[in-house]
Amino acid sequence: MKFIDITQTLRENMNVWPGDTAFSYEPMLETKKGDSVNVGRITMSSHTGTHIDAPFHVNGEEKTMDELSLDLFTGEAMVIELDNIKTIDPSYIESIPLNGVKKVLFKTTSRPGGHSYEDYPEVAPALADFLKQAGVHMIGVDFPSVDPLTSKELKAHHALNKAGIIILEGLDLSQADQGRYELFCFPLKLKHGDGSPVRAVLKQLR
Ligand SMILES: N[C@@H](CC(=O)c1ccccc1NC=O)C(=O)O
Ligand SMILES: [Zn+2]
Ligand SMILES: [Zn+2]
Repeated sequence: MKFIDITQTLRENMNVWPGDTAFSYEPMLETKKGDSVNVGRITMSSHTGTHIDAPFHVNGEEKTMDELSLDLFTGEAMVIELDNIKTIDPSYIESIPLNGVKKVLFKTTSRPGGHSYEDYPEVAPALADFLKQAGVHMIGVDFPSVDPLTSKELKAHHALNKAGIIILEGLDLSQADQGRYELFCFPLKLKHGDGSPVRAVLKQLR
């Protein structure tokens, strides 16, 4: 079975949203210090690295991480490659037959680790209705957020939520070519969670 790992490695000093909690994994117990086990402590934001946003992230009335259907997190997915794009809008994908695929992942760079927080593409809010019409229920991106860094309105987040499309951010699609795959990206079962890191992998369809 061939898997392609499309998850960023969680590590010290990794980039996080400006002002958000830094990632750390610290040893609390260590066999090299005479403890009987190695046990670590993880400190991180719910939006670090490769993660899913619960609708609750931008709307306090909507579903939290633990309330989302597991069906969202696995199934056929299409990777669509759009190089050097500034704004992902429907015009770029109108000509691509989605054939009922429910998850669409946008690859906008071949750089391992994806885009920086300073410079990444935008998602046009109009993409939400287009994807909904096509029967898509998840959008994945290889950049930190579907809205620009300084956006307060978060138009794309709200439009996607309204269209019933779940958001997967911070993918590393450097190892995945355009095409169809089976996706697995299960989040933690986090009570009241606004988001969660996931281990996202693609399985080659044969
Ligand atoms: N929209 C970003 C995260 C985000 O907006 C954020 C993350 C941590 C601290 C503050 C944030 N936004 C503040 O406006 C995301 O969905 O991952
Ligand atoms: Zn997020
Ligand atoms: Zn987001």
